[in-house]
Amino acid sequence: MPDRVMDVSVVQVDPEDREALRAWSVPSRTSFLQPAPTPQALEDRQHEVRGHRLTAVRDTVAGEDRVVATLRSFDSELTLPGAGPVGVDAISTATVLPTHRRRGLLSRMLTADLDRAREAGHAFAALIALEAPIYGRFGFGAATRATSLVVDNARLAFRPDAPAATGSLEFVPPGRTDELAAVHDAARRARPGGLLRDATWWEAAGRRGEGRWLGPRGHAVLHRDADGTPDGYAAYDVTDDAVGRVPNGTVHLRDLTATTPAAYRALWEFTASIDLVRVTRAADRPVDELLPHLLVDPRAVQTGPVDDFLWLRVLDVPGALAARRYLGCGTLVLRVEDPLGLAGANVRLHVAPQRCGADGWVCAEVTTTDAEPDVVLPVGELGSLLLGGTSAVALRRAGRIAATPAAAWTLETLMAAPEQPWCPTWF
Ligand SMILES: CC(=O)SCCNC(=O)CCNC(=O)[C@H](O)C(C)(C)COP(=O)(O)OP(=O)(O)OC[C@H]1O[C@@H](n2cnc3c(N)ncnc32)[C@H](O)[C@@H]1OP(=O)(O)O
Repeated sequence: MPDRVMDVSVVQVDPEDREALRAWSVPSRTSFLQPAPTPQALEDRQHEVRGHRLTAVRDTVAGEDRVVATLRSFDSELTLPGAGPVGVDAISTATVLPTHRRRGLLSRMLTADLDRAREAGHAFAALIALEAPIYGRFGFGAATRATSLVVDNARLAFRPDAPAATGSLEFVPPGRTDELAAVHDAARRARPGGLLRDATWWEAAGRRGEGRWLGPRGHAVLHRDADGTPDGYAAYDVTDDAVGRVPNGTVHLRDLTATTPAAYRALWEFTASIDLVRVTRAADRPVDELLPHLLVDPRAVQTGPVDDFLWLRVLDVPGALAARRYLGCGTLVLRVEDPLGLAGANVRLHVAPQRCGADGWVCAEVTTTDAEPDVVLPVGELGSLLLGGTSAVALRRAGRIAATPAAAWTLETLMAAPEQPWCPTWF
């Protein structure tokens, strides 16, 4: 590490201080290949990061004191299998100016934030990785995956045994997001990987604009059940690449969330039946999407690519294992190794059938132990396994965890959950 980097100062920026926020935003936008912020973009950003922790690294460049690296984090909530949401340290906007890269600035900011989160009692930190090779070395593992769908609207016909579309649909004016937020909140609590969207998130979502949740021509549509209770919504933008006078519109589905199969069907049916539109494109969808199973012609939906989305970092191994619930039963000693020395532990994970709750989910007994491990795994691999979206058998075969085939299979069955973890929330 060059000496000059040792001279930098690491400071916290007050998001309410507009000038300090501008100085913080310039290098982060440069690193993300975006232009300098306009006054409007800065004002929007100030709303989005209200209450967040903003770290800045300052260096003297050409005689001036400048921000050269940034990191943002905030307290959020993550849903675990079979259990309610738990606190999570959400990390974002990790950027270092190209002139200052590969000198350890990210490592310095990130490890300080993880230390702070662990001291604050968080069992997890989470982030969305812009590039996959960066965060494994810091103990993060890919925990949720997401995919894209392309729907040929003309071929979207529902099977006769698909849930009937009852209820009603209505456009929601931009900015009126309270009922959408309530639907999302119910849905994210019910599925592993779900992340809290707070009032700040929804306030930003209520504004139209390029790259926003509601694109420039975007709309949000709310579904109500037969009693008038909101149970689903879709947010989408549209483009039209008409060929001569032949309409050739595309719906870009930004978000579709439903708490009932009927609402889910109605919303897909709606977006696929908008006049002048030929194709529906949806991003950040779950890898076990229900839609193809409901169709007469499942090939009306093309899926892929599949990429990692949410990365998890376990900061307290016994706490993290005890926070979720299990559907299988079994006993394993796990040795979790942590390259950063934050959370390494030798624990006995014991899930007994008699501890079954009424809904089938079981609490685990987690104790530290000196016993020989059945499975040795890096903390990042534990992060990948904990939401049930990664196969322990595959990790063993890839040489990433050390276990007998039987122990890997026991771990896989313990970690499995009925639905694939899914997080459609950017932060
Ligand atoms: C959560 C998020 O915010 S995701 C967004 C991440 N930001 C971006 O992608 C913006 C563009 N990139 C950047 O700003 C910077 O290159 C960063 C933030 C990715 C890395 O910052 P740096 O200060 O250069 O990282 P740092 O010097 O601490 O590197 C730590 C280690 O990660 C490795 N590393 C850093 N970036 C990358 C990368 N893009 N790909 C692979 N390895 C990487 C380094 O080689 C180093 O490895 P080592 O410990 O074996 O020597």
